[in-house]
Amino acid sequence: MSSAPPPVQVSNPTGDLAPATAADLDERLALSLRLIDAVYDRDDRLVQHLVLEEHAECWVQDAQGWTALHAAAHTGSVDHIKLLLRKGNAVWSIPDNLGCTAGDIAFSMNNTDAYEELLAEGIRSEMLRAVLEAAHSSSGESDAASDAADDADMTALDASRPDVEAGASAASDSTTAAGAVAQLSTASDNATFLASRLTFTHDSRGQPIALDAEGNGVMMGWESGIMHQTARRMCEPAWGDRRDKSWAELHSEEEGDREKLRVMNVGFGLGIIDTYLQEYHPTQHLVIEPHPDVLAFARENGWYDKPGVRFYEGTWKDYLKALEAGDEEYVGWDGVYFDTYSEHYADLHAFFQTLPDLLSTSPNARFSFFHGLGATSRLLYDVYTSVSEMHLREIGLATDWSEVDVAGEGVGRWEATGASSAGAPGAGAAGARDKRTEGEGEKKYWREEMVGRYRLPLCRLEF
Ligand SMILES: C[S@@+](CC[C@H](N)C(=O)[O-])C[C@H]1O[C@@H](n2cnc3c(N)ncnc32)[C@H](O)[C@@H]1O
Repeated sequence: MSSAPPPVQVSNPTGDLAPATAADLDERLALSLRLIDAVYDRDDRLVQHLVLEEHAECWVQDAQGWTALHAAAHTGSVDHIKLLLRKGNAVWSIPDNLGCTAGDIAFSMNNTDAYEELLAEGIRSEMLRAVLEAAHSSSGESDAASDAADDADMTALDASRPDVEAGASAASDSTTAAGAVAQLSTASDNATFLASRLTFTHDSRGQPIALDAEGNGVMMGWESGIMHQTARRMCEPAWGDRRDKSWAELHSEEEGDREKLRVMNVGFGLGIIDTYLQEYHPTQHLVIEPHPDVLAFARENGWYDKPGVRFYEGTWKDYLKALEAGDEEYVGWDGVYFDTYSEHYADLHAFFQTLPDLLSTSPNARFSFFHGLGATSRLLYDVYTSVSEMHLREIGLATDWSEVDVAGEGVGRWEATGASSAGAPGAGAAGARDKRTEGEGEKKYWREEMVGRYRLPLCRLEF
């Protein structure tokens, strides 16, 4: 990288650069590019000078999207990483043109210490963000976790999602407080998604898929392996023997001493996890689902007629309000699963906080959620694995992780269906799914070369 790269990308994340003239701006950019080169060349003195005395902008990206932090991750210099983060204004989560954060570069170069430093920075800053968001929402609002989520700002995760980009054909406009017009996407704005139409179809391999109005995959058949494992981990061994019995048989046994099984699933999609949960013939099976097209799909496929199954037709936030108002009963669920779409990590975090009220006190009660958080980047996936585990621990839940080989089944890819394409990593929303079609050919959803295997969380209340 010693030859000076051509045009730079100016994407000041803080918005605080206000040069007086274009010449000033050119000079600042040249300084920043020199810094990237100096870091890459391991020129300690020049790096120190540019950061500490010239105050070079550490967030500026070169032609391949690299920042000085990417260069430091490549050389593996922990000292440079610390300097850029602590004394410069480096941002740990900026992706390059291939979607790689500095941490991903360090990981791919096997620079373990550099990776650990960037991971620690990511965890620290995302934990701090959550605290600030909570303080912000509690200063102006009275109420529950659900309200906290309503205000959530974009996280590093969201900022790195391809599907958060504006410009999709079906996106709608919204005017921000600053007067700028922001595009709302079905993949990143829950209200926009809920107001849009869905298509239920099959791809050319026969996999069932649900697509939103922008052509993003809301749910796809290849995720069956994850859903199967999740239902199994949630229900076994405590309820394993229920699989051999019918619902009616179990129901009559439950009038005696037999323990009941009550499960709640937030987000029906294609009903894949619900199908697996049904293998255990739950006594009660509540599905929380707001989208009218999904509800129609469930009705057409006989879900409303299954014994013990009930739909709450609204969002999980509506459901919590109904609980508080006394319109829904506190049941004590033995299994709770959360997998929504076009929400953000702050929403999932807000849902976590309701779990002590939702879960039963049975030692067998389990919670799980779809963990696609940051699944386009090794660093983001590691950061959000840790952050979600810490947030769960804060409210008294211990998490065990197991792995599911998504790519090994040969189903981690799906063909475009010809639906309109739009310009993600996904928790984008909390769902964190990068499931869009790309016109022609195939698009990998699970980038196993980046993040490895799917991590399946299984959480229980610690008493
Ligand atoms: C990824 S799909 C769930 C797939 C499901 N796990 C399965 O196995 O088929 C996401 C679902 O969450 C629903 N959803 C979106 N926003 C929601 C919200 N705020 N509350 C509850 N469900 C929501 C969507 O309509 C969609 O049906």
